[in-house]
Amino acid sequence: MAQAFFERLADRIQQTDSVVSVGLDSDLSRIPDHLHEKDLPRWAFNRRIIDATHEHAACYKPNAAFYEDADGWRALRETIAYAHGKDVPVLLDAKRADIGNTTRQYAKLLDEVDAITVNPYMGRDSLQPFLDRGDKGVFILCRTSNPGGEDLQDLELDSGERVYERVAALADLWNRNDNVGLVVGATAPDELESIREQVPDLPFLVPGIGAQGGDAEAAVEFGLADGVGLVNSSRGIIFAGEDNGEEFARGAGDAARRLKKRLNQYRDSQ
Ligand SMILES: O=C(O)c1cc(=O)[nH]c(=O)n1[C@@H]1O[C@H](COP(=O)(O)O)[C@@H](O)[C@H]1O
Repeated sequence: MAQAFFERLADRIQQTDSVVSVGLDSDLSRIPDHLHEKDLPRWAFNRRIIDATHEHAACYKPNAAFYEDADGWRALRETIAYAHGKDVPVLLDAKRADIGNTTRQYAKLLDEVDAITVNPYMGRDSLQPFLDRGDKGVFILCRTSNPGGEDLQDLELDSGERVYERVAALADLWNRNDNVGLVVGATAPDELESIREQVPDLPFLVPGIGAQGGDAEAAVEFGLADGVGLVNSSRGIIFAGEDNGEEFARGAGDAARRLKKRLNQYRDSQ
């Protein structure tokens, strides 16, 4: 079998000395004007972003929402191949899951990428086809970074557990192939800490720093399991360069490098 995802990720983190996930949320309306003349503007943009950031990227995380149209899928496919050509794993942020028969189709997305985000709301059978892909990473939404994350995820069950705690416990149980991680937002540092205590061995994907104002120190302190995990920034990296000309990529490269350095200060003090 191919090398397991979290082993590949550990290697990549070591090579780059970085836990930065660069989010490719390549919003067409924010891509510099001159790239709109290209056949696939999102691909042209991503190629330049990858060239500028790959040394600092533990992974790329394209969010499927920014690619779900005919040109978008083409741009995404080119982007994935290009990232792989630079030896960077790709985590597709798709937040999928459905009845088993449908998830079997969704799970084919994993033929193209190294890992995926999935939604646990429909329960185990809705995730099984993802979980069965032992060589691929499956990041289960646990405590999300958005303000409404508390609406359902913080509810207390009869057992006294919160819903997100039950999700973490189930994810641990479902981790038969050592391929499960959790998504826990940096905007909820207390929950980050308590979930880390609950499931010490699961790597987290921690979004919500940068544009959403989450806690980068807590993201590092609690996001990593044995040094492995990811801290994502999307807009804070890819749209960091104010310049609407070719300089935008340099701004993204600088932002990725700065974020890596900042996170590494917290890694070093662990
Ligand atoms: O699954 C995710 O990655 C995710 C989960 C979550 O709780 N919050 C969250 O922001 N995300 C994603 O992480 C990215 C955050 O983008 P920025 O706020 O621009 O850094 C977006 O692609 C979100 O969809």
